Amino acid sequence: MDEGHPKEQPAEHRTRSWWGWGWCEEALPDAECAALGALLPGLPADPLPVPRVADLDLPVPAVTVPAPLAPLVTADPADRAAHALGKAYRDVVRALHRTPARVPDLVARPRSEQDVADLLDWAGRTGTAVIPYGGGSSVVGGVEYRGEAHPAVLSLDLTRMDQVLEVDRVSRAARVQGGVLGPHLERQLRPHGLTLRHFPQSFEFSTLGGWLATRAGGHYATLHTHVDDFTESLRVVTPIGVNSSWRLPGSGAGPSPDRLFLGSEGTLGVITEAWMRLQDRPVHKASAAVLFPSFEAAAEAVRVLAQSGLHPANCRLLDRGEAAFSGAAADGSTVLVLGFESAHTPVGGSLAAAVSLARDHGGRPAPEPAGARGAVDSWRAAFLRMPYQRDALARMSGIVETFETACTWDRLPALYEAVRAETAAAVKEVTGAEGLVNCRLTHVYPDGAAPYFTVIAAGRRGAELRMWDEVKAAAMEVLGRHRATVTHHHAVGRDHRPGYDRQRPEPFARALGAVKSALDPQGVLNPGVLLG
Ligand SMILES: Cc1cc2nc3c(=O)[nH]c(=O)nc-3n(C[C@H](O)[C@H](O)[C@H](O)COP(=O)(O)OP(=O)(O)OC[C@H]3O[C@@H](n4cnc5c(N)ncnc54)[C@H](O)[C@@H]3O)c2cc1C
Repeated sequence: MDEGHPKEQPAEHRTRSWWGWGWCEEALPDAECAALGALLPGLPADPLPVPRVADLDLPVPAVTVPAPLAPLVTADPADRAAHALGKAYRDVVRALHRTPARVPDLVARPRSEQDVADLLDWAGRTGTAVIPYGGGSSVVGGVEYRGEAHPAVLSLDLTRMDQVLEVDRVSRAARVQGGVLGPHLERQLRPHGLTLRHFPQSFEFSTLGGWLATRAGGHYATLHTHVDDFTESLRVVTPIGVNSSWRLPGSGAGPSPDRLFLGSEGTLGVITEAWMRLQDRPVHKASAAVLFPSFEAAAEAVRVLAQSGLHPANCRLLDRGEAAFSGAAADGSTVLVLGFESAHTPVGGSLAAAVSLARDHGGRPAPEPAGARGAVDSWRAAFLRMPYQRDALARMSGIVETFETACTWDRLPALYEAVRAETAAAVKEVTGAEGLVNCRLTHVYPDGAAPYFTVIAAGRRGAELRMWDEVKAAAMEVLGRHRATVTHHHAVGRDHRPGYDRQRPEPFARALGAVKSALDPQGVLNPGVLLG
């Protein structure tokens, strides 16, 4: 199995959770929630009940659409509730307490680019806010409406536009509709022997359009870390017309039109199609884990590795807390999970070279697994199960959430120490007890790394959201002070606006505002995200 790439299972007989991660059938039962909660002192003995749509007091939709659009639109309560929130911890908590954000009045499922254009036209005429929606896996408030300015809200669900329309085997690229979910995309590419090989942890429940709109990070830890790297051209429906860029392997013709829409988070247009660069499916794979006595020694090894030209596909560095939590090492070691892959050449030599380099910096290869799971498998299994466990702990009123950033190597040690210390202090102050603040490096570059932090603490029932918001604000303050990005790949959404506003240069902010006014003159596309 690929790192972060869940094994595909048939979707029949399974139901998507409207309030939590993934499939209802995969959620932890009450007894397992309670057992998990018992690991954190001070939590209640029983989980919050699984929320039911029937218990939500949904307002009557504030609008109806004209007859020609009616077949595209639903006001079904379950659909509306499922499209009200993303899948962050704070979304799950709000759903558990039956206090979701403003629920969209309608959910539309266009089947074609013309449908999208017609819906945007109608929204512009009526002032209806439009929230483009792919898999709804946003963890930054990207798919919820906050505010009062718009008389009605439409969630624009793209998942019916889910086809690979064309494959160019010669250039190794494909024209793909934006609403395709990860597994369905890979299923369509497999007969051609090709793969996009972009596997964010949310792969199973997120779409190509969502990845492009948020500049998602995949499982590649080096080189092709973001989906941007696989993007050849884009087709975007904006309120003033379709923006379609040429297919090019590279171009120096002025600022890139694709760069304008990559990361635009549904504020400038709806990504309906993209030509994506593909790869042959890898057949050579090798992985290993290396144990280090300290995070500092391991980070230095990873820096040298990132600058070596070896380009491991996987290069996850788990600090001692993260390694212990995931079961990758129980002895207090820091763990480096390494993986190489290629469609063309054996990779054993590259892995041996990387392990040798790690040894030079104080690492020792983890023992081969004998019957029990090795460090690599343990980490991978924990990685895939984590979102379900997060929901289980949320039901116990635990606080469990992640945030991520990036900075250059020269600043990494100070950033790592400051974030851990100040976030831990905030947890203690807010909850009155110690919590866990663990870290892993998810992506590494020759000039820096992307640390990804996990916070686990005991919350107080009914106050979980306020507690997490205070902890997160403290953590974001440290990032801003260290000039580390407010997000390496989770996007800006509504939650990261303060940090984003601080990070982006003022002339750029004004230019982006002008672009928004030009492309979306009625201001209906995802208001409050990035701008406004
Ligand atoms: C458990 C979990 C694990 C995650 N792991 C990763 C990870 O490994 N890497 C990573 O980068 N992110 C990760 N995320 C965050 C999230 O999955 C990504 O942001 C993802 O790219 C969102 O895709 P989506 O299709 O779900 O988009 P949505 O959540 O539906 O939308 C996200 C944003 O994109 C906009 N949008 C969606 N589709 C379109 C479109 N076609 N045109 C224009 N705008 C659009 C929306 O309006 C919104 O602003 C994770 C989230 C969860 C809950």
